[in-house]
Amino acid sequence: MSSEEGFSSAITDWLFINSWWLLLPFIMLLVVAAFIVAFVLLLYMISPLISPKPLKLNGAHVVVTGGSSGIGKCIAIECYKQGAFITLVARDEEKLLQAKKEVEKFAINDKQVVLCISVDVSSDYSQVENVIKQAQEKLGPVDMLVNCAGTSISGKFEEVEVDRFKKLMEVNYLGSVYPTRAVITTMKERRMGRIMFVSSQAGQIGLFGYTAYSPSKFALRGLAESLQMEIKPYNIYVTVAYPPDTDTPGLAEENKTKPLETKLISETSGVCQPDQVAKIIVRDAVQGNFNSSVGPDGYMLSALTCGMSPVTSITEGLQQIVTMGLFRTIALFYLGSFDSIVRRCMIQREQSKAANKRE
Ligand SMILES: NC(=O)C1=CN([C@@H]2O[C@H](COP(=O)(O)OP(=O)(O)OC[C@H]3O[C@@H](n4cnc5c(N)ncnc54)[C@H](OP(=O)(O)O)[C@@H]3O)[C@@H](O)[C@H]2O)C=CC1
Ligand SMILES: CCCCCCCCCCCCCCCC(=O)[C@@H](N)CO
Repeated sequence: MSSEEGFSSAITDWLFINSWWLLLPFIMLLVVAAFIVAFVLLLYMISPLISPKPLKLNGAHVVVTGGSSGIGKCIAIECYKQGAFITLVARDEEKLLQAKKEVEKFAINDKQVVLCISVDVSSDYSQVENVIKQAQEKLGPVDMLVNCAGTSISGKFEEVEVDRFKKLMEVNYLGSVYPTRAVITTMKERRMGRIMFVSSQAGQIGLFGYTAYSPSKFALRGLAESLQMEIKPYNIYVTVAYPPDTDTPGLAEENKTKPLETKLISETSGVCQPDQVAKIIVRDAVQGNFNSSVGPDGYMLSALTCGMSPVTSITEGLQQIVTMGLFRTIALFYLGSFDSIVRRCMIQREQSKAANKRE
């Protein structure tokens, strides 16, 4: 045996006998990584079990409250384009007929029907129950209910008339409870269906000027979560949509009296077109996604505010886990900038008030 051979075998002996444990952290890291990969793969294998089967809109009966204007009308058009039968629900009959004509332009076959029903969804449950019954007699059981009727008021807390707080709760919250209550029994019997609630980004964060509006939109989330847990075994899926400012007659009306602060803060998320918003919402409802958001800010807000809401895909859950900390960090900067907008507006107002007094 040469002396060189003796030397190298001495090294290997030393490594194996004395220092193999130096590799231990790496081995453990490898095992942990392998476990994580195996776990994620397993999750993906079972994902078809937790993701609902998409709803076929062709031939389905879709009821859209608030379907005579803005986002609701665009949702109706989007469903009609995919072959659905539509019931439009709103109060003003003229607007309803006008919307019906617009929707009918997008027919894809000659069997499709658009039905109009005039009712106030927020005032009397038995009336709402009645009109839903009528609609079901004409177009068959409801496959998808879109709760989009709603309205908004913005203003400083002490400047909003006290009865407006009640009004918004009635229209935006109870106006979604009643139609849902009227369709749920049949959906459970048929073991299928979709229920959609149109909330708002202002239903995920409370903002200056929305003390009356935001709570009515937050309420929908509580309703949706509770209801989803009850009806999932019946194969009924709930979607909550959180659109940003969207270019509709409703927004134009709201803008007439919107405080400067609210305008500046909302600009963060920009203004969307109602047909884009409708496309996204309908896609999510068809897939049975619990959450439906629009744009990058909407995506971040939804991941950030997911709380204990149900997940409908593995990817969604993993994304929430991974991004939560990062998005909270970004959110703190946004909150800081909102606070400074509010402070700047206050100072400016006080200065101009003082200047006015001097004159
Ligand atoms: N536009 C936006 O920036 C955003 C809107 N949203 C929400 O989306 C929904 C639609 O908004 P948008 O399209 O802007 O609104 P619009 O004002 O353009 O349309 C509202 C619709 O709801 C109907 N409606 C209102 N009150 C009642 C009621 N009591 N009973 C029955 N129908 C009613 C209206 O018809 P009629 O008056 O004839 O009854 C109309 O068809 C609302 O819930 C809103 O809060 C969410 C985020 C952003
Ligand atoms: C990671 C964190 C990201 C945070 C982004 C925050 C963006 C806030 C913008 C809020 C816009 C509110 C729009 C309300 C629209 C509405 O419902 C009314 N127009 C109805 O008429």
